[in-house]
Amino acid sequence: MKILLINIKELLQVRENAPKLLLGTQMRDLPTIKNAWLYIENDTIRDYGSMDNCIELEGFKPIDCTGKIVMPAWCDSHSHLVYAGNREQEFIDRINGLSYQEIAEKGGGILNSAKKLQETSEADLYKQSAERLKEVMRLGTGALEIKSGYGLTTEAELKMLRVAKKLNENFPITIKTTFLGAHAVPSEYQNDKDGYLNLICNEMLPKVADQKLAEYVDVFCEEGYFSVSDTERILSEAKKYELIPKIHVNQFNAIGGVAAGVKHNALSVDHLEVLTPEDINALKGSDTMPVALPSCSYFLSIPYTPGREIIDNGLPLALATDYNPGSTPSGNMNFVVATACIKMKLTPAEAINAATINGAYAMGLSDTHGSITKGKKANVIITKKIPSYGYLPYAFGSYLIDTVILNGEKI
Ligand SMILES: N=CN[C@@H](CCC(=O)O)C(=O)O
Ligand SMILES: [Zn+2]
Repeated sequence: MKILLINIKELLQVRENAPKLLLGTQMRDLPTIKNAWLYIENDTIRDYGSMDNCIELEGFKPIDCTGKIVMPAWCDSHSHLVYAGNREQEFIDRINGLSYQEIAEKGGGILNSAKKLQETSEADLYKQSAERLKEVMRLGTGALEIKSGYGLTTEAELKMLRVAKKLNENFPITIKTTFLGAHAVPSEYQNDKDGYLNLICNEMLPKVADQKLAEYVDVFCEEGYFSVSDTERILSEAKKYELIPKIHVNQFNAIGGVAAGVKHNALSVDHLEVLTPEDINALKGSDTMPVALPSCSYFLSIPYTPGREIIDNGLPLALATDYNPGSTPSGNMNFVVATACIKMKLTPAEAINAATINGAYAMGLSDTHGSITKGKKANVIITKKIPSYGYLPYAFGSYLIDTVILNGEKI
């Protein structure tokens, strides 16, 4: 299968030798070619250039992209896309005055989703999740991380990860899986958190590893969930199985989880709505990617991650959706990018870098995703006719995508 895109108004994120990640002022630079072409063969980007030197290929019709921008598909490094049912009632409860924490204390929140998921068959869970996956692909996402964490029993956690793996096999999108058994303490262990930690360490982790269901491990390190020492225990145990940490930290409170993540060589630390100077210092010089989830801040009306400050401190930043039924029932990376510009004061170039190259890094996909580079996966978004790439976050809420190509397939 060959695809040639011609007369592209602007080809974004073109990198001959793509860096693994971008930090600080590097994030301001978004290399582009105006009036460009792009050639795809099977699932791979083969070549690109300016229309002044367009390749000629016999026997098939190129796709004319006059007035349209072409860019790499989004890399969404943090999602909980596999879940059962929804939590619409909690949304209404919050409108009526209850906080996210109060709802959780009453047995709602993550435990509510866990109950629903335990009662849902694997086939039904797959069906519900596949619908959401098709939607995010149409919204331009080409690589996605999916966490467990709504099972909270060994069998239900494994079920979630099997569903995520099956989605990876059946759809032209790259999915990376993360084991998040430590998402909340299930009600059966309400007065015995150590008992649940033992279950995670002695039963869940070995099974996840043995069945090769996840590459990453996550912990919700937060007051009322898992402490820094709980987190360190799980990360140390997970290391024995070569699971790499990608953790939830600093969503509501800064309790030292960022430094713990860095100490355990976390690939990413995610949320960071509450960030201290000590957290910023802990990230400096590390290989850990800070990940902001602005749709979660929008939906819960909590502070936005100080992305401007993170970048101005010379650090990298990635953007992701956090797609889940409780805090972010949206998998729309276009909205994430727009909200990062509008609320976190990232420039469009910084936000696009954060949602492509840096998102790929936060999933261990730097070599294959996140930029227009020869040999990388043919994952691209063709926009509708728009005046410039800054128009994408500017016209937030508009559906500006004409075509999405993933693994060289038009979807
Ligand atoms: N904060 C922890 N986990 C999810 C939300 C969980 C839920 O409310 O279901 C998040 O990343 O926001
Ligand atoms: Zn999350």
